[in-house]
Amino acid sequence: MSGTDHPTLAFIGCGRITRALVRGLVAAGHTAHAMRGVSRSGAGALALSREFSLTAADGNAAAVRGADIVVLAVHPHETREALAALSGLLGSEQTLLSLVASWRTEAVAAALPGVPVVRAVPNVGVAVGAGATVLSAGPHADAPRLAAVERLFAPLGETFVVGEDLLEAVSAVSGAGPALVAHFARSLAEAGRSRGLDARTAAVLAAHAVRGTGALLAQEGVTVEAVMDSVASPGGMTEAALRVLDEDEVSAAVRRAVDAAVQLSMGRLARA
Ligand SMILES: NC(=O)C1=CN([C@@H]2O[C@H](COP(=O)(O)OP(=O)(O)OC[C@H]3O[C@@H](n4cnc5c(N)ncnc54)[C@H](O)[C@@H]3O)[C@@H](O)[C@H]2O)C=CC1
Ligand SMILES: O=C(O)[C@@H]1CCC=N1
Repeated sequence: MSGTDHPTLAFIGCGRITRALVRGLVAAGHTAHAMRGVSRSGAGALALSREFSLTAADGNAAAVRGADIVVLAVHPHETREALAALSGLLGSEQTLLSLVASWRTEAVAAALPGVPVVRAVPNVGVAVGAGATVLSAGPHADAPRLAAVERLFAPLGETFVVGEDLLEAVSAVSGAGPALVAHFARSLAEAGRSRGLDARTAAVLAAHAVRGTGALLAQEGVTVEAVMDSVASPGGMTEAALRVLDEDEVSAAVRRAVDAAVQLSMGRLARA
């Protein structure tokens, strides 16, 4: 543990989700010097060391030595090679925290005998303390290990624990969710532009619509229906707009989008 009782962290893979995590963790008071990172070419780790003072480690051994939690954040197709390179470097006192989509914990654990494995699906909201992180305990990960990982993510938003079978759906709805919502925000802004708003005003108004809706929905007991009802004056503009979304089956399109993501993940699911 580092001086502040925060775990010492090693990131294997320094791309998008690692950057979001490191940003959130630094804002939550983690000291950058208790975080090390390695990336394939070194460029990702170097970029994070410049932005957040994370230590760009000279290889896996230097990164994981003394780390409490080793975060695996590489692509599914890069995972076999990354795990092979970690072989023999980790001990049972450490936790391997896998963020890798489509890799079951047993498959990860099979490559690292005796090392406790926890799988997490965070989303990029963790960068600003508004993430959702869904966890599942894998082989050798007892309740205290899982609790330690929950404590890591707790300041970065909400945490949930589910059975691993649900993590492909979680990855599509929550992991990919911010991109789906951003897609809608872009459509809203483009529609505003087509009605005469300048690009910046349209983008800012769409962003605030998303932000305000998120803040309202985050309040206890507030439902999606209640938010929609609070906006839609009877016989008014909102009802006219929502009718078009229903006629154009936007909900069905979103369901197909989530199905496509889940199917892709199931198709490449790595099991032990
Ligand atoms: N981006 C997101 O919002 C989320 C991503 N994930 C998962 O996290 C993983 C990483 O995703 P991203 O950060 O988006 O990808 P990315 O492409 O941005 O980053 C991947 C990083 O891994 C590095 N890398 C590849 N092989 C390596 C190796 N053998 N040793 C060390 N570093 C290596 C690359 O250099 C790169 O820095 C994926 O499995 C993804 O499914 C999960 C939830 C959300
Ligand atoms: O796009 C992806 O495959 C990853 C998993 C969920 C979010 N990003």
